[in-house]
Amino acid sequence: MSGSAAVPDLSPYDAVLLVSFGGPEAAADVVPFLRNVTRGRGIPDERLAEVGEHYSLFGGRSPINDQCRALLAALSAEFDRRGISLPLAWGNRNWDPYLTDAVAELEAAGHRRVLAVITSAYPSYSSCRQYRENLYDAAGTKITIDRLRHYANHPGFVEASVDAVIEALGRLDETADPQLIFVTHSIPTAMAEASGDGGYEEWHRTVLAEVTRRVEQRTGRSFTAELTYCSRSGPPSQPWLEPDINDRLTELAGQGVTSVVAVPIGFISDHMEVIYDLDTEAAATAEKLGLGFARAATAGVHAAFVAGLVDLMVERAAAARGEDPDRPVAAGHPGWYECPVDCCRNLREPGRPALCQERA
Ligand SMILES: CC1=C(CCC(=O)O)c2cc3nc(cc4[nH]c(cc5[nH]c(cc1n2)c(C)c5CCC(=O)O)c(CCC(=O)O)c4C)C(CCC(=O)O)=C3C
Ligand SMILES: [Fe+2]
Repeated sequence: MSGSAAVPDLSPYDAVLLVSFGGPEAAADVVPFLRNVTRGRGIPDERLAEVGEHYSLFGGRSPINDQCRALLAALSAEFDRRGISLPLAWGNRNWDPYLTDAVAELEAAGHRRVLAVITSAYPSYSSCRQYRENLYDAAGTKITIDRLRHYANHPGFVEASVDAVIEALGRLDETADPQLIFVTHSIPTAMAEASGDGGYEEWHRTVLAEVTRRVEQRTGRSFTAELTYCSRSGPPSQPWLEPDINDRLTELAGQGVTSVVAVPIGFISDHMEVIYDLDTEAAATAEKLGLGFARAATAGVHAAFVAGLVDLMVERAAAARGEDPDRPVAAGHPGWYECPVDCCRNLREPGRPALCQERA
């Protein structure tokens, strides 16, 4: 085809690996999945029983694996569109298909330089290093694995979030004056303080501010926006990031706020935290309070997000070849391809090895 753009160069990589959390797909998977997730993490039994109930409400099937399948299909279509022919593989940390199996298959097929796309967009132990530790465990000695930089502030993710907020606003009463309640996963405050690359909270606040600014620009309206948290776990004695979205909705209703848009910028797809903690629990809180409530979509397979991930792959490959590619951000700074050794520290097992970091 004359005039078509050159095929983007993803060398030195010979495969792309989608790396995700994993989730149960049947009632019988729920307990073994929860055991995988919480092994050695000191989660109280009552909390585990409660989370098991969340899965039961949905027949024991988390949507997360299907969302990974949909993202893989969308990435594959975007590869076809750009003429990229690298294989796309998929492995999870906590459920089948497991990362260890996915990497073993790539190795058996002769792949040696793999680019990981982690389904988590921010720094922190849980959202960055823990994935990199599991990549280390899976990789063995033959395969080298790199990953994309943290991408929550990439234009693709931000644009998808802006569209989602605008769509959600359209579902609320036109006369309402909604507040934007951004939501992410709570983590222990000690984990938040140890998170690198500018920090877990700071990254969320940067994305929140930019999404709000763009929504205001596109709608010509102005909005009050704030950050809240969901999915707290761990023992009550351990401080986690607050406020919880439900507590905050209660306070806001008391102050006369009449409607909110909940914007789950902490997650890239509508997995259990979103469909239970927000669509079920927070929606029920809002209903009880008489608050109008619309939950904005996650990035999912939004075209700008999918194209943005492929742009990030092309950028990462250029950097791996020693070039100095543009590193676009919608706001904030571009983040790291390789984390410093002590970034997003593992506070339980400080010496545990991880990939995608600078050499000590
Ligand atoms: C920051 C963060 C993300 C976002 C980044 C990312 O996406 O990775 C995330 C995602 C997810 N978390 C998930 C599930 C769970 N997380 C748990 C427990 C925990 N999460 C934590 C943090 C995070 N988690 C933390 C600090 C704990 C405490 C225990 C520990 O220190 O490890 C537990 C145990 C029970 C409970 O305590 O809730 C479950 C079942 C699923 C799958 C959902 C599905 O099945 O659809 C997903 C995508
Ligand atoms: Fe979690």
